[in-house]
Amino acid sequence: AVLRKDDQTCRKTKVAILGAGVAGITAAQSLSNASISDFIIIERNDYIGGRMRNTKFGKSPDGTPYTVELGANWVEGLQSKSGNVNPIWRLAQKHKIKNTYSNGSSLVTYDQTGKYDFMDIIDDFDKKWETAMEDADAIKDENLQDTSVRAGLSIAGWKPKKDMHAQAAEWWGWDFEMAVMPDQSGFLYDMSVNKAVFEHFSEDTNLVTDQRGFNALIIGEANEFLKKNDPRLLLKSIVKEIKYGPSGVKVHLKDGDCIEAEYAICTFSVGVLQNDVVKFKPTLPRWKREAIEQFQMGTYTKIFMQFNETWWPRETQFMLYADPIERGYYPMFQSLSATGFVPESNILFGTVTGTQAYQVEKQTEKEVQAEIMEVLQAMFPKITVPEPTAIMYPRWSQDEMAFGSFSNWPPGMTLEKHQNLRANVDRLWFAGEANSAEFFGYLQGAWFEGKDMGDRIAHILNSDGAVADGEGELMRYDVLHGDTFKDEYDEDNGWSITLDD
Ligand SMILES: Cc1cc2nc3c(=O)[nH]c(=O)nc-3n(C[C@H](O)[C@H](O)[C@H](O)COP(=O)(O)OP(=O)(O)OC[C@H]3O[C@@H](n4cnc5c(N)ncnc54)[C@H](O)[C@@H]3O)c2cc1C
Repeated sequence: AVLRKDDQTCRKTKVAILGAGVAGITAAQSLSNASISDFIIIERNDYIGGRMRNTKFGKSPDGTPYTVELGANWVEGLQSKSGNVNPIWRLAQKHKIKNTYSNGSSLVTYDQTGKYDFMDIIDDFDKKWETAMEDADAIKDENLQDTSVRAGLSIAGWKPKKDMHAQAAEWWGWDFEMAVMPDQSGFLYDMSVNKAVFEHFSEDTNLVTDQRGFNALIIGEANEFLKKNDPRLLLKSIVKEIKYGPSGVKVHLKDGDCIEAEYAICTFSVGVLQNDVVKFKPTLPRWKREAIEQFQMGTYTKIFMQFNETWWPRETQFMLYADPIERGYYPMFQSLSATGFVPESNILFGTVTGTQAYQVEKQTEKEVQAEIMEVLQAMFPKITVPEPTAIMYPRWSQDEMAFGSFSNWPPGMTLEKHQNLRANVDRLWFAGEANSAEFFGYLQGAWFEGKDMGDRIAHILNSDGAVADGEGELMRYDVLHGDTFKDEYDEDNGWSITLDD
């Protein structure tokens, strides 16, 4: 390894883009569109796409493996009648990404006794959800105090209690989309991201089964401004330290190299920022760290299994299982063999989230397979369920590239505090899905934030010093106050002992 000296000569560039996921590539594209070609993209993986990540799995009839998506799999929200188009949907069409309408009504419910119809409970959840949505709107419109999704749903009349069918219905209605429980989700903003995705665009979600991989769309975009073996794209390069200040940013890599830039855009996930794997010099200011530490990463794990035959109901897209004891215990199985997906693939994939995802990450594939076999056998008591010929799943919460799957808005986080997640610190800027107040957790969130930060920096650079100091920079809040004033800590408010010195 090369010895690092502080006065070492670094490769110089105008903008260092940290990460080659959707946000990083979109930011670079914005710079490129604004005629700024002097940038360097630094990425730890050996591919473009970040959490748009796929792998080879199983065998097709001709012996070649299939491509399956470990990360993002759906285009969520396509386009509205009024003309709002999800940029990811636009790119999916432009790059001819193979996708199929994901039909949430193609759902069959099961419990430990086999097929068991609890659609009435799911309908009840959906009804209460509508009420909760109106309540969340009122919180925003009337500036009322926010709460958790758990409390919001309860007020709307949804109380699953210990009914395991209701718990499964709730998992399907909430956790399957958000990867965390309603208890951990902030009411106003988590309801509003659902509205943004499924109302601003459309309620459709399409599952991608393109054998080039879903990330073919972002690789396709990158190829429009990067040449083959472009020296501005550094793959397999791990950022270890980021030194920032009012006049520039110096990025140190694990292999000893360094890059000196006028500006940097860090697109690392909140999970990466929380896990202290990248050192910031100086330490990030308190207002920034508070926002980073409060936002949260969920974990969403898909478990792929291939069988010798499609022994399950081939045309059913979703199979929801209510475990009698544990909420979220192997609750969802999806058929890839259904028409329009990957017919004849004989691939079934399960999904677990939250604590169940952490559980499978700790276990071996063999242990997980044994547990799943028990569940599937309970769901299909009339047949002998065969063992899969292959099983595979990623371990997102441990993966140093992300430390989790996607972000979620926790209770108690305000819009101002979230803005602090977005705000630049001197010449160090931030982008990535979590920074989107409207679309956090989604590909379009990463796209919008990457584009916005790229555009802002391009504007500053292209104005040749003509912009006023601070112009184009992001709003931030050095101090955020609570909503109870000091003189309200009194007996009238039930506070009679003095805890101050
Ligand atoms: C399992 C799963 C399922 C999902 N499902 C969907 C879905 O169906 N639809 C949807 O819209 N969204 C989905 N998402 C979310 C979507 O994938 C993300 O919102 C989006 O890909 C994030 O893009 P990004 O550019 O913000 O971050 P990333 O893609 O994480 O990009 C950041 C990049 O930085 C790199 N990096 C990190 N640390 C370092 C370092 N120290 N040095 C150098 N490089 C580093 C990473 O390798 C990564 O490539 C899913 C995500 C997961 C994981």
